[in-house]
Amino acid sequence: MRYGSHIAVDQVGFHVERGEVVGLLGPNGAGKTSTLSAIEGLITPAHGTITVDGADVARQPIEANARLGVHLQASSFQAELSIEQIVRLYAGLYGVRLSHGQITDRMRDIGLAGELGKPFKKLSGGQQQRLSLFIAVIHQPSLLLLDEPTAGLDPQSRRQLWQRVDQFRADGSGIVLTTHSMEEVQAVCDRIVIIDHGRVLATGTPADLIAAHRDDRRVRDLAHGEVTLDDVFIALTGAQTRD
Ligand SMILES: Nc1ncnc2c1ncn2[C@@H]1O[C@H](COP(=O)(O)OP(=O)(O)OP(=O)(O)O)[C@@H](O)[C@H]1O
Repeated sequence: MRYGSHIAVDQVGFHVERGEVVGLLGPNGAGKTSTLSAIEGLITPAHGTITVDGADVARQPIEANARLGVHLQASSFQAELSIEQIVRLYAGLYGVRLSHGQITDRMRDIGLAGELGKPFKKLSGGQQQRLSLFIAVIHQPSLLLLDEPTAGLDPQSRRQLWQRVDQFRADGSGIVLTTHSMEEVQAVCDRIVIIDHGRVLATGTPADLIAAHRDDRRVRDLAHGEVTLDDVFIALTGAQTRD
C-alpha cells in the first residue's frame, strides 16, 4: 500500500476469527492506521485481497462495509446533533429500526439515557467515546475495528471500554484494535500482530511472544527482572523514537 512512492504497508497478512480480539501493534508510523484504512476500503492496496466475513473489500464494498464496524480515535459526529438524532441517523443508514423506547434503553446501557437531547459537542470525552462505540456496532458487524480506542480516556472509562470489548467478543464479533498500551494488550487481546515499517515482525499470543523471545540477548538487555511484552516489543522494533 503506497502513498505516492512511499510504501506504507508491505505484505501484511493476518486473519481474525469470530470471537477473537487481535491487537495490531507497532511504533508511530508503523502502518497500523493504513492497514485499518485498507480494511475499511478507504485505501486500495496495489496487491493482495482483504475479505470481511467472506465479502471482498475491493469487489463487494457494500457487503464488506455492512459487515464492518469502525470506531475511530476522534469521533467526528456533527457537533450540533443530539445523541438521539445521531443514533437515528446511523440506525437509518444501516437499516436498523429503533423506537424511542429502544433508543432510551440502549442509551441507559451505556450511561447516556439522561443525555438524549444533548448536542454531541457538550458530551464529555468518555461519553463521546461510548456513543461512538455504540454507533460502530449498531448493525451488529462481524468485524469491529478499534483505532486506539482508549487513547485519552480515564482509568474508569478504559475499564468500561474493555468490558464492552469482552462483550462484543462473547457475542461473536471479531475485533482488531490498535494500541500503544501493553496493559491494554494484556487486558483484552487474544493474539497480537507486531508490525513495523509496514511489515509483520511477529505474531502470536502475548504469552507465546514473551516465551519465544525471553532468551534473546536484546530482550535480556532491556528487561528489568521478569521479561515483559514491552521488552519484547522494544527489542523487536528498536529503542529509537519515531517522528
Ligand atoms: N495520507 C498520507 N500521505 C502520505 N503518507 C502517509 C499518509 N498516511 C500515513 N502515511 C505514512 O505511512 C506510514 C504509515 O503510517 P500510519 O499512519 O499507517 O502509521 P501508524 O502505525 O498508524 O502510526 P501512529 O501510531 O502514529 O498512528 C508512515 O510512514 C506515514 O508517514
